[in-house]
Amino acid sequence: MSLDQRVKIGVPSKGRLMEKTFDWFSARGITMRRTGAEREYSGAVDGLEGVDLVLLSASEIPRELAAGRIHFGVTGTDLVREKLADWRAQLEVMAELGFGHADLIIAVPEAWVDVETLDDLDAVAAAFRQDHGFRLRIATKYHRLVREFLRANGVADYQLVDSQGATEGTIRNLTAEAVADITSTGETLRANHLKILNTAPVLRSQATLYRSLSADWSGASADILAHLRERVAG
Ligand SMILES: Nc1ncnc2c1ncn2[C@@H]1O[C@H](COP(=O)(O)OP(=O)(O)OP(=O)(O)O)[C@@H](O)[C@H]1O
Ligand SMILES: O=P(O)(O)OC[C@H]1O[C@H](OP(=O)(O)OP(=O)(O)O)[C@H](O)[C@@H]1O
Repeated sequence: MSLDQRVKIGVPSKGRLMEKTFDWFSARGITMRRTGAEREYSGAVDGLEGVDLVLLSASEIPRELAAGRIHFGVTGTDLVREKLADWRAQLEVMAELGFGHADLIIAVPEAWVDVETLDDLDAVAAAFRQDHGFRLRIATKYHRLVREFLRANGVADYQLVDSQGATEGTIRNLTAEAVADITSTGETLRANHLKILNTAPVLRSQATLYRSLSADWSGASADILAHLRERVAG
């Protein structure tokens, strides 16, 4: 590691994940704060010498970790598993942070009274194709996770349509028949007259502190890692 190279920690740049991440580190004697103007994405770390705070979109943190451009990163389990095919070879879990809990689920319209399980979904999907000449559409941004889950559960007669936000609205907008999305309180599903299939979730997610296995860990950064491990354990 060159003398001027510093260890970088990536944290979500806004919202509940950022606030709670700051609180989590603060409880361990490490103070993170945004610096500059309100909308400026710059930050600082006190209490851990040689570390820079990088504020990033939560969904970009997995890629930055995998590329080794940041040494540590906080983001949701869901985003890491969706974005990185072989995440275990690229990242180490340093700590599960105990907030940002959300389940990735599959939901269908409440009005589909006969559809409660994945088997029911499979049956409806086959019938849908017969009736409509195209496959039942499931809107999601979690393509990899949903595809793997449905394959493992024997559901085949569907297509994924991409939705990067407001996914629960796609059914009302007639661009999908079902959705696969994150839920925590269930309010968004209820408000859109959707019900969760009666099966285990595709994934249970929470905010997690990861370490990049490909970042530069030579020189001073090895000491910083040891120091952070102590704080995390404490
Ligand atoms: N309602 C929720 N309750 C708890 N956690 C949630 C909820 N919605 C999303 N999350 C979690 O928050 C994390 C970030 O999601 P979000 O969609 O805000 O990120 P993002 O798409 O990177 O945001 P942006 O690109 O707008 O900066 C994910 O890990 C997700 O599981
Ligand atoms: O179960 P609930 O507590 O209602 O939360 C679920 C909602 O939260 C997330 O959306 P977010 O607010 O991040 O916006 P998005 O639709 O743009 O992803 C998620 O995509 C759901 O829409």
